[in-house]
Amino acid sequence: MRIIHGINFEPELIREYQHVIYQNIVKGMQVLCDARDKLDIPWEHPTSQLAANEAVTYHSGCLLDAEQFHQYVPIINILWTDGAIRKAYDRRREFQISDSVSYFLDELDRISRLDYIPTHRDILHCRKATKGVFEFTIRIQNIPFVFVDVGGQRTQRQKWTKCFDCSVTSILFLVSTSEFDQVLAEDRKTNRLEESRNIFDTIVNNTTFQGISIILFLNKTDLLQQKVKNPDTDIRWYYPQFTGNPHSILDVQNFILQMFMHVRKNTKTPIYHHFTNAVDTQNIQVVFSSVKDTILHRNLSALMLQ
Ligand SMILES: Nc1nc2c(ncn2[C@@H]2O[C@H](COP(=O)(O)OP(=O)(O)OP(=O)(O)O)[C@@H](O)[C@H]2O)c(=O)[nH]1
Ligand SMILES: [Mg+2]
Repeated sequence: MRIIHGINFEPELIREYQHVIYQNIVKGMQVLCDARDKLDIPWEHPTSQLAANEAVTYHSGCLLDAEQFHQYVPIINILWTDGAIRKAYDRRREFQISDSVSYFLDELDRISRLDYIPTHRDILHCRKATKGVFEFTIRIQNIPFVFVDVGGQRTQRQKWTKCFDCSVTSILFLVSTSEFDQVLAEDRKTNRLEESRNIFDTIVNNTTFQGISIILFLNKTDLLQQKVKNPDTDIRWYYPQFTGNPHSILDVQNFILQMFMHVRKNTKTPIYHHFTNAVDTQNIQVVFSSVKDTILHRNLSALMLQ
């Protein structure tokens, strides 16, 4: 067992993440090669096409062991240094690619070492979609609270209903705030933030959840910050009703917060909110400590009755 930042990771779990990271990298590069092609971006170095031909041989969805991954490393190095792939990456809102691809590609030298073991930070950056329903227990002041993680993709949502029983005390709802200019992978046309707001609407206004504390995480603050600074995008192109400064993170965050708050039909339903960066452990430590207080506080009376 290896303890990273107080979290215990079994060696098998670390190995599993290692394979997911290898997959994230090779798949990410394959997506970038495909996007470069479709966006008609000319190679900076025409010989990079040979490397791209190799990259597309990867069968998307396959996990890779270290040996298989190492065969791809030289071509990924060639491709990530070609300006055409960088240009495609800069246009990533136009296609579907994981947010963490550049993090892993920038770390390629370290990750491709033979003695590589994923760090806590690497694991946080992994893209591994939740398929199914996962439960884990966290003790808050020695009271065990069961956390249930469900997948957010459309195909996963029918599984949510079986988690909603009378023992639910809180709903933690995560929004990717940086996705205001992106469309869903599922239909390639619905705005991602709109989809998220519609789901939030059905949850907040569902009578089953009356009295349950709803905690809204306005996540991916770091990526939102980058976007707000970028002159190639502007929240007003997607939300013309935005009246603030489109290059002010505070204005954009507040606008998104109000968008979600306004769906609530009963204004007495409390919604707690936090602006978060899930890959920043310091931020999450502060947020989680506050969330723990909320959960405890809101459930104290019910717990006293037991
Ligand atoms: N930079 C950055 N990346 C993030 C943040 N939160 C999540 N990610 C990355 O976004 C990707 C998706 O994260 P997941 O945890 O798989 O998202 P999810 O909502 O559980 O997705 P599903 O399981 O499909 O519902 C991963 O690569 C994460 O590392 C964030 O605040 N900042
Ligand atoms: Mg998940």
